[in-house]
Amino acid sequence: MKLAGTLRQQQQQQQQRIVNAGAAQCTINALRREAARSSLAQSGALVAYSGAKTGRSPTDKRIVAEMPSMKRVWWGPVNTPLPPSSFESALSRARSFLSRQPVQYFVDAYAGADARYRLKVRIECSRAYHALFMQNMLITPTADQLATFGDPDFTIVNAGECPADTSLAGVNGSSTLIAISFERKAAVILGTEYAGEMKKGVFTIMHYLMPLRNVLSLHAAANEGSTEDDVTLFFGLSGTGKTTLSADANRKLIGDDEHCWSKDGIFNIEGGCYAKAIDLSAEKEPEIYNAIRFGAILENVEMDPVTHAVDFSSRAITENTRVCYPLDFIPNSKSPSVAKHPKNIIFLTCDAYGVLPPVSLLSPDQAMYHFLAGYTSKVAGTEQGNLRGAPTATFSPCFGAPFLVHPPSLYADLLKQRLDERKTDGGPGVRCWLVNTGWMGGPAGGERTGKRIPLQYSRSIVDAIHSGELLKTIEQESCVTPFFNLRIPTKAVTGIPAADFFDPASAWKAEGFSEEVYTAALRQLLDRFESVRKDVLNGTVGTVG
Ligand SMILES: Nc1ncnc2c1ncn2[C@@H]1O[C@H](COP(=O)(O)OP(=O)(O)O)[C@@H](O)[C@H]1O
Ligand SMILES: C=C(OP(=O)(O)O)C(=O)O
Ligand SMILES: [Mn+2]
Repeated sequence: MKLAGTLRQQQQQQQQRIVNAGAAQCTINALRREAARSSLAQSGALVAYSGAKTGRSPTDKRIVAEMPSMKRVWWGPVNTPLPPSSFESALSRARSFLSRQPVQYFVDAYAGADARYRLKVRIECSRAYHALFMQNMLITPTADQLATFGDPDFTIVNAGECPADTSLAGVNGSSTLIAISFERKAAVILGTEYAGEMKKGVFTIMHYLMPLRNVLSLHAAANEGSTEDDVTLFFGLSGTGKTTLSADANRKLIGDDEHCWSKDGIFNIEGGCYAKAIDLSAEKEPEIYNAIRFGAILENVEMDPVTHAVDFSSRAITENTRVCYPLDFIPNSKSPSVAKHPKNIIFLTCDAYGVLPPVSLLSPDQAMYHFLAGYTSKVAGTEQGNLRGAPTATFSPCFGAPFLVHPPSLYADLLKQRLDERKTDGGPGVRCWLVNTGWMGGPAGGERTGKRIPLQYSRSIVDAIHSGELLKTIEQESCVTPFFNLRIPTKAVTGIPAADFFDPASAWKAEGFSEEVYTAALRQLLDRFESVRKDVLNGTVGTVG
């Protein structure tokens, strides 16, 4: 007993504990100490492999059932309770694992660019890539801020290399566990090394805390034009184009994924971006491509073993290949990433039915309807359990169901409040747009498919929203689509080949589908919306993920 204790003591003494290591130390340590699971890309970015899990594990996420937070949580399809005793046991297991590793990393940084609302977050982990990931993704404190950082407001203990205890009450026999305790102000990750769990864990925590302070948390990207009041929010579930469309050479990037909207304006929760890298090219997405350099992390990509050139088209490891970089790797990013109220809100939907128009202007009621329904599709890869294949239609309230903690109606009420505040300010109010970045001229799956709307055209639509051309066009020449009553332009705008591009019926016809087939698909989607509306009313809406 005594000997074992001494050995453990020695081992612990030998452990290196590194706080806020920085990109160089993390990259070097990953290459030296995790050589089998790390490498260096030709561009200088750290290449890291997350092992068996290459996407989020939504069914393994747990919220600790404890007072008083449990009274507020939206228990149901997304949030599953975990007994406090299981949480304590998982936390000890994770900390004990970390204490036995040769190096333990600590990252102290902020979530929330607005100092009034920011959260001091501490990450404890044993993989250098996880430490670098969160240094990139959180907001780095200055040396002065670090000196007075003190105790964190929330701690995330990531022992992802260590499996969870499958016999724990409340974990359902799974060796993966992502558990959050709002009372202990801690989260534990076991049995998954996918780095996205940490950033979405922080997002979940903010989704709990911010609405309690009358601040709306949003699954949205944001950017700003040449004047400060030209701010756009891009809402959307994974893979709908938040990161891609918000990186725009003509606008300042505020953030690509997680924001908050207070009574004074918007702010980014994060300090970095986490872009999808599948089929990435310098031509189509130059800003993101050029961010792949020393300090960035490429996750789960395949490389040429000799040249270390990345094959962005390879799906050998996963569809969900990623690149993570600090916000300032994008030229023109805004720091601090705080901005005024949005002028435009874009709901990005990746329509797998292929029946929604490429763009429509929503009335305030339609905007609320679409926000609560969150119709989109899940693209393969981002979540375990949906790793391959065609996108599938889903309804994800607030375009971010996997991260909601309170009931969806609470976020919807806050959105309504923010939108109403803009109107009573005497301004024109916020324009809300529904932009389909998914399929057109036919469905995504099945025997005969349509095609995904070319990125170039989605960019032209976004440009026309920003220049005001689209609004002007719609005010002059527009019509309303059947069933969904969506207002679409009947005249082309800059970058769009012809007016009928905006009309889904024309697109189906051009692909050789009969009007009946198109109408049937449209009706089927409307029926799904209607049944979701009932679910929204009785609080059961939202699938896991
Ligand atoms: N019309 C389109 N609009 C936006 N993205 C598109 C479009 N067509 C293809 N894509 C691809 O879809 C992916 C969108 O992913 P991303 O921007 O990372 O989504 P999100 O940030 O919302 O998860 C990118 O790989 C992009 O190249
Ligand atoms: C990282 C994720 O999201 P996004 O694709 O929206 O960046 C995710 O959902 O795990
Ligand atoms: Mn993204």
